Amino acid sequence: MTTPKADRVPLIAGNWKLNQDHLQAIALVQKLAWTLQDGKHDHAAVEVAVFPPFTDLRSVQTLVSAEKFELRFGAQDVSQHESGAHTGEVSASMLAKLECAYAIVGHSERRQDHHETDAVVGRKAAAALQHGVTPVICVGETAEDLEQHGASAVPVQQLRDVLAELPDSGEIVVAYEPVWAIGSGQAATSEQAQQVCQALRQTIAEVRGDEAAAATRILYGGSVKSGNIAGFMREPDVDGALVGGASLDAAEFAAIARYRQHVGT
Ligand SMILES: O=C[C@H](O)COP(=O)(O)O
Repeated sequence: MTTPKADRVPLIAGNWKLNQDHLQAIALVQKLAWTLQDGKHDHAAVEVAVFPPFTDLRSVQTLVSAEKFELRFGAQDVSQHESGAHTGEVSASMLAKLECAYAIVGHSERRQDHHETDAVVGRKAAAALQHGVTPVICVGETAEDLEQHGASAVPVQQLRDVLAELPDSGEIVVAYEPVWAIGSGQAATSEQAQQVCQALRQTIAEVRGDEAAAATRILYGGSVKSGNIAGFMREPDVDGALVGGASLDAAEFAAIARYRQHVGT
């Protein structure tokens, strides 16, 4: 099923991963906001968000609010728990208090490093939703999965299992990130991304209904750069990008966000 993308505001999201202390974060956000401003970035047409480490969030919030930057931000993870004896965890209500619009859940690096299952990822997404923080639900296949099952099977099943933990309504964002494309310089082709994003949208339609599927933004992530973003954004089911390495360079990330200007899409 392919639904018109005109009503979905594209989202260009920068996941900084384990990079940038809070002082570096201030400098990077300032540079990004000024670069977007100089390039007359239309924030209503393309939303831009950054995902700094937890320790930077308060600084980023203060800066964005003081300077009235049209930049949104979120966390790279969120606890499935509300409060209590969970050392090292950060709750959704804490993120909501810091005006985080988003929380990434289920990034493949967390699935791998912290053995997060789809059920855990789903509970994290549910906790975020409960506090008005939009979860960015990451799914994606490894190179072995791709070889054994093709591109769509694993991400579709991951999404199905995560959605099973969620209430029927509430905004979500889905990010399709083939693990083999992350940080490898080997992005998926735009056709591959479209094929999987379309299957993910179909899954959302089956679980949450057609209206929700048509409204949900689905991002592609994995070696996105200013040179390849336009191809992805031309696809009918790709509504933006989750960018890792290239989001640490303000000029490059701004160029990704301004994909419309340099290619006229
Ligand atoms: O969350 C972002 C992705 O893991 C993509 O990272 P990358 O752009 O460095 O390949």
